[in-house]
Amino acid sequence: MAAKEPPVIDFAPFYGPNSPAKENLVKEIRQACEEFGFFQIINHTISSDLQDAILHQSQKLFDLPIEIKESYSKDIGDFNRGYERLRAQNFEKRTAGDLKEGFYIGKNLPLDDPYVVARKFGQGPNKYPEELGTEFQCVTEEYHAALTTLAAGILQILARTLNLDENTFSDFCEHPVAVLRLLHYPPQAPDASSLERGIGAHTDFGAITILLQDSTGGLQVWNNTISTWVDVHPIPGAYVVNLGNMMMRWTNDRYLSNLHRVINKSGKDRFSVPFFFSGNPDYTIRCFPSCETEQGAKYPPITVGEWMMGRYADTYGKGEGGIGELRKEPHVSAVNLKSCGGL
Ligand SMILES: O=C(O)CCC(=O)C(=O)O
Ligand SMILES: [Fe+2]
Repeated sequence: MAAKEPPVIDFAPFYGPNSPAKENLVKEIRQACEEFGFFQIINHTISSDLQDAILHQSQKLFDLPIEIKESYSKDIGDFNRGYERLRAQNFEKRTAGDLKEGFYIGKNLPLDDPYVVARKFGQGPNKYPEELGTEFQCVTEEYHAALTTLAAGILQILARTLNLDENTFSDFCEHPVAVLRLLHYPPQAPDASSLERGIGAHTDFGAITILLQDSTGGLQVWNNTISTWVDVHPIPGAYVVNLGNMMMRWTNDRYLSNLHRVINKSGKDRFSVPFFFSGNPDYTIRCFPSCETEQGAKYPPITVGEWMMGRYADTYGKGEGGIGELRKEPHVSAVNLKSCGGL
């Protein structure tokens, strides 16, 4: 019998030597990947000070007047960096758009970086609102670096869940495309339509997403076993980890990249910070031989770059920018399902 909600998993054994506790961690994560594609981890090494600092910077950013935020719009310039206005996305296409605003931050690459010169996948310099002083840049850079390390660690464990060498993903983790998305969800109006969404149902299209959420609540994931939405309850300090579409390609759909959404009925502002880890643009994602069936692999090999560009093009109708993958799901079949990630 599957658990109703994604499990909360103690990540501490990852940092120690091989042990029964570490084997148990691998087992718990394997089960979560098969049942939900979602789990929460506690006892990782990201400090609560750094988590508080990123949420604090995010609040300060979204508190800025709209004209200032718009002056850092992600639509200005060649790179998918900066401010995305309220209701800019509309995953389910049933309302005026999702009730959230966001801000994209990647690794701050200078214009003469080889990847930037080759115009690969929208990577480039970040936008740092001068109204927030140097602290915004310092905190977001430190957080981005810390989460890049955590992502590599989670991928080591994921490799072990598939009985693969724990360094299986190390080439994938070199010079990765990895993007932070600061998100602010205003409270929905008490008389809002039942179709109002903070973010409509979608899947993420990278490898893994590592999400920090404040204590407000509102994130839900689809439980395939009992065909219903279940809450992903906020746990102080924890990270919600979810698998993106790339993981389904690697594992031939053995692992789920699951539907999720946010509905903010709390009456309060909600802040969250997803970190989308999509890996090295030149890396080729191909089904692991051990995951092939008699029919072979469902998905042909594809490079990270090609995959990402395709997904962004689906969403924004051009080769750079946002979001997009269709996947059928019975409960919301009328919904224009898409996927979400960072470039
Ligand atoms: O804010 C959240 O809890 C989820 C955000 C999300 O799913 C996304 O940005 O892809
Ligand atoms: Fe998402």
